[in-house]
Amino acid sequence: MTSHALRETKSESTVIQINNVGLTYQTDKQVVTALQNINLQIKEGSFVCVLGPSGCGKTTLLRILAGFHQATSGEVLLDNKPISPKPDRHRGVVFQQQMLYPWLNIEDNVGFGLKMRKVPPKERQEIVDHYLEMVGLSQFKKAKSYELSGGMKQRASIARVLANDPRIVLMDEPFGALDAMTKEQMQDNIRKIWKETHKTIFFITHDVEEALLLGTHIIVLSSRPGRIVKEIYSDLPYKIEEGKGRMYRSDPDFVKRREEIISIISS
Ligand SMILES: Nc1ncnc2c1ncn2[C@@H]1O[C@H](COP(=O)(O)OP(=O)(O)OP(=O)(O)O)[C@@H](O)[C@H]1O
Repeated sequence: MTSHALRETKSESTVIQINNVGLTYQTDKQVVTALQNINLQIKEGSFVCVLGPSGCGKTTLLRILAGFHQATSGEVLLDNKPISPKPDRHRGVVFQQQMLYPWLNIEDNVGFGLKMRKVPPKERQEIVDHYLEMVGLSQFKKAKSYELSGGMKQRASIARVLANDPRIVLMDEPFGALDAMTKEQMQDNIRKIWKETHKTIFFITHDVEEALLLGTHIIVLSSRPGRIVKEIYSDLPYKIEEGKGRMYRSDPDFVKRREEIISIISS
């Protein structure tokens, strides 16, 4: 197996720029500083994976990018402009538990955002069919979400987000609730989709191996308050052939990198 040299990702443009971002939650009972001094550049087409101990602020950071939370300090720029304080289609979110509408079939779920934006029916159908094919659900387009497995529901959620053509896809532990085999298939699937669409993905995970198999830019946060303690650039995801992710888990470089990250997270 070829060893994978880690290198700086050479990408031209920055999609998201995070400058000195902090967030403090204030409840009746306590004040919790979840994030402190986060500085980050997310390059166009990169696959960013965020790791860190439980409660370190990973979801909080994603929610700021999505427009669900406002940073209490600093600024976030999308394409060099301050991000909208409200969620919009330019930042598509895939959650751990999929949020499909149970009363709509899969193609109507995938086409929902397009319909809201009044995309004409013919164009809408073409876009929906394209993304259903990409996630391998063409045969299930008339099914309701309760007729699909967990992995299929996640694929439908991914297709729905992609149909809106976002600038960035935000994924909060999207495979965390899946069994090991399905999770591995989904990792192969999302890597393939990322390569085909060239989308920028911001992906939160607890799983160090998952981050190494998917991430071109891996970010490790410290325990609360979350600060960036390590950034790693990798070209491994470009090299992994479809369905071959598993082979890399025992590669000496991979194991070394995994142990380094685990020791940072647990220190
Ligand atoms: N709405 C809220 N109000 C008050 N505190 C909150 C709120 N949401 C999160 N927190 C606190 O902020 C900190 C960061 O939470 P966050 O969910 O972002 O962490 P995380 O890294 O995603 O955690 P996990 O890996 O366990 O999902 C935690 O201590 C959490 O208890």
